[in-house]
Amino acid sequence: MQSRAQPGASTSGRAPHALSYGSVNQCRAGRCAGPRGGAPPSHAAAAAAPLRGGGRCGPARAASAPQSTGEWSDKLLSLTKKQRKRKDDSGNGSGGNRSRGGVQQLQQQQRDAVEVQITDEDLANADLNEEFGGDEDGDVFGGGLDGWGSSGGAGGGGGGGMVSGEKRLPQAVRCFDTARIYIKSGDGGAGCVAFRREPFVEHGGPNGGNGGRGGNVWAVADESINSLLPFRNQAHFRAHNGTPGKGAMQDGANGTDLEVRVPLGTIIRMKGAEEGEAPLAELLTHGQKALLLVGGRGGRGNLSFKTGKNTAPAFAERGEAGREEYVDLELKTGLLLLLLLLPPPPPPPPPLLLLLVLVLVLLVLVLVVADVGIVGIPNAGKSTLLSVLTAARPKIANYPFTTLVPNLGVCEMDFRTTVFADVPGLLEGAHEGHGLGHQFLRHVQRCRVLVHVLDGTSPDPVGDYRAINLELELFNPDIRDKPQVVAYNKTDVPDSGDYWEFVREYLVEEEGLDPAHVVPISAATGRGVTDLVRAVRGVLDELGPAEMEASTDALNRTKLPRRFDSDMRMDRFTVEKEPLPLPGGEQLYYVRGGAIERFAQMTNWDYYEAVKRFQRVLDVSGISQSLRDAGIKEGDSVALGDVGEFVWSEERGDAAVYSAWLEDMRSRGRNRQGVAAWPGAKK
Ligand SMILES: Nc1nc2c(ncn2[C@@H]2O[C@H](COP(=O)(O)OP(=O)(O)OP(=O)(O)O)[C@@H](O)[C@H]2O)c(=O)[nH]1
Ligand SMILES: [Mg+2]
Repeated sequence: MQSRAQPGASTSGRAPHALSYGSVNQCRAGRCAGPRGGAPPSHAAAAAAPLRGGGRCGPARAASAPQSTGEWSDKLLSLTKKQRKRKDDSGNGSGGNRSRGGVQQLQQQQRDAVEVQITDEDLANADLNEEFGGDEDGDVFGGGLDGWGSSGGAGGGGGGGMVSGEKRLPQAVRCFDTARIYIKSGDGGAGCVAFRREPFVEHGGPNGGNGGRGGNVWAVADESINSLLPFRNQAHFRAHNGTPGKGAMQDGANGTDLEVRVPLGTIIRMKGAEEGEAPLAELLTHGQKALLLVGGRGGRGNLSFKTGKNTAPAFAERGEAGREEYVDLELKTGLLLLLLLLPPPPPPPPPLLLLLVLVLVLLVLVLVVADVGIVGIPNAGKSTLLSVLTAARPKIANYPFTTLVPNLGVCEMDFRTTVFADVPGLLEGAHEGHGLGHQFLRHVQRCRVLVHVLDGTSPDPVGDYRAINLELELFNPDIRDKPQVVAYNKTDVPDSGDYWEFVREYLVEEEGLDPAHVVPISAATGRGVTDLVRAVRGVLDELGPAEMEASTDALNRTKLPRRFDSDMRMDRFTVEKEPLPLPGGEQLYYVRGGAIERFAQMTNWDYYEAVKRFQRVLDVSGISQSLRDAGIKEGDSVALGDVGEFVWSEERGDAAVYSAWLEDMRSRGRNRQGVAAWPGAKK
């Protein structure tokens, strides 16, 4: 690096205003006249300045009165007491003395306004949300399906991401045919600033390597997953970050991609997607993949910036931050049934109605995801069988109609999972509404295979079999066509032997069943149950993967986007002026644009040359001119997307920028990097 003269002489004695580089910090310090003394405002900062969320003089800012409470009234009611508390906490920051940038000040104004407008009703709502464990945003709910014992086989409790359209519903209603998860792609690794050092090599030149790319996030359809229940236990997914580059031209390693495994038939949408907006993905076949988030680019090392003019660049980029999103997962069938079954929206729901909704939702959820439906006459031992196959604990008793609502259980055998649903017993005339089972027959339609449980101690097992099948057929011929595996139950009771051979012969010869699909079992002792599951799995395997047709025009991206995306051009930006002035009288301007925001985020403000580069890009891209056209004045703030903000100044000289950069580094407690001496000084 070249040695350079110190700038002291040229800048000493000049007012801080002459500084050509500044930051939010410096600007705020000037205004606050706080710990830094009563220096005049130093927000004569240049266009390029470290983009951070805030500076150092929060109290002074926070004390300023809101400009207009009425302006924000539309946003007020959504803020509960809890929200205010958290936002206040984060606003104060861990340092306890952070000031806010212009955007944050405006947000503070909203909060101040809320302070006076919050009503008892709002507080009561807030309490209600807390009581049900709802997140403030109503997004991710934790907890298990309390009070729904039958789900025991399908996974444990725990915090996870179940979505409920109605955030005030108790946890028990929160579904597992929908889930909201958080995904984040990996950050890119930072580029490295390094120079080749070797004995007898005087000017080794730059050799800092690039950072590695962050991992992408994919969704992958997996036939071994039956429901979105696993997302109760894990709702946050983060891909690996790329590693930083190193000296000697060593590039960092790319972050490993992350695969989120979902059941077949899952539709994935961005949280808050508009009605009619194409989903990100609709995965129908085993192994189908869709790209959800792209990992951040690795930052370039200083070797990449070597040019004929600047043969020893002393700066590097930071890695591009990975993207983070909440996405909604939805199982196709679930939605359909919810629409069918949910009652019309009631007026203010009394507890009874809420309970009814709850039960109906549970019924839907129980069956939409089942592979196998267990049917049979009342008291045949269906629930007993489910309790043996799975970890579900349905009510079992020696009287008909013990089971009033369907039970669900997940059976894991031979490393495969199968979801069984135990439906209330069917009666003759069920299709006309006799008994209970008819209410659930429609759900049996969703099952791919039926296990028909016969009571071996019944006086007429064959008659039972025919009666139930007739009911199924009368309800819907399609159900009758579903493959059946017959479980001849209660074989531990000696009486059951009387009919076994006869029943078997009838089923095989008259009904044409495969002998392997007629299995004698004893649910009470567990005998024959493994054979039954194998038979069921065999049928499922024969059927092959469930064939589903695409119902949406999902994007299903599988290719990584081109690096030079036309939407990511520097000259694609918008400039907008905030109508409300900041408390100090300055104006706030918003600049938005994918490329410029990414550029700002990747700029490493610790390097003077990087700051200069940022300034150049503002000018070359036309952003500076657009801001001038919009009427920007010295000292006004510019917010760059969500990346941060800086204070505007027309001062562009090296001396001003360098001094302001030094000041900023000092205020952040950072050591100077890259340029230890006055830029431009000759060796
Ligand atoms: N001996 C014997 N008893 C059984 C067997 N399986 C079930 N039972 C008994 O049969 C009775 C009914 O069992 P459940 O599992 O409740 O029958 P279900 O078909 O679910 O009955 P509903 O829910 O009323 O339709 C209970 O008393 C069980 O203990 C078995 O394999 N052997
Ligand atoms: Mg039962």
